[in-house]
Amino acid sequence: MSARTVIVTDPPRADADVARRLGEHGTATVHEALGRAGFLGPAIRPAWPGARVGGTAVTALCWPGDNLMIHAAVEQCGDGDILVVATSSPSQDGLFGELFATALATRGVRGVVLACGVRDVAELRTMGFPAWSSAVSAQGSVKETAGHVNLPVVIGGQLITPGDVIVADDDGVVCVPRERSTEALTAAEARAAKEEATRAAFRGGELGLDRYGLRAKLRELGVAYVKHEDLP
Ligand SMILES: O=C([O-])CC(=O)C(=O)O
Ligand SMILES: [Mg+2]
Repeated sequence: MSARTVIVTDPPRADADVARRLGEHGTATVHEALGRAGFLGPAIRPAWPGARVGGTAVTALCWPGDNLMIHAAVEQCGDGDILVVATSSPSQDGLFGELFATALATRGVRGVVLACGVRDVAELRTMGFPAWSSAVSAQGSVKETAGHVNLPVVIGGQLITPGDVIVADDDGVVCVPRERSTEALTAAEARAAKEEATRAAFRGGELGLDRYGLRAKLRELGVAYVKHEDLP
């Protein structure tokens, strides 16, 4: 007897505009704004460089080498969403490619994040459809095994609940819990303003050692300045 599997329809989603604006701030800023949380880890990489998106998560749990539940998830995806695919055990097979991307783009979906492989990378780049994955692989899939759509999944140790905000760019992928998305946006805006002031100061020649009061820290740590000629 097979285990009971479910497709959850229409979960509550974070505000679409908040998700989009978090996306504009990018992963490093949003990760810091969350208190250095939510990063899916360096193993999830963009299929092509330069994309930056923010959207609301629709999740799918697939079996390795089987993309049946991605087909089921596409129907649950809409404008402003990002499809997030996990597998029930580690897999690098290319579960997703340009045909899926075409279907998702038609529905207004902003991108895909896969804890497995992606393929058709050249076509994805030409289409401008953003994709992040743990592998690039031509290995094809079957459509045989039931999984879940829109239940929480874990990728890189991060819990992703449907409706959370996903932010992704060249630095990787960050998940912002739906309940924290407004607070995260406020913190990201504050951080961006602070970094703008720091950028201006650095352009003016100020040093981080002075701006951040780090000379005292070096002293506290016992770090001494020694002239090269005085080195033993
Ligand atoms: O069809 C598949 O199995 C995945 C793929 O290559 C596509 O979406 O284009
Ligand atoms: Mg294909």
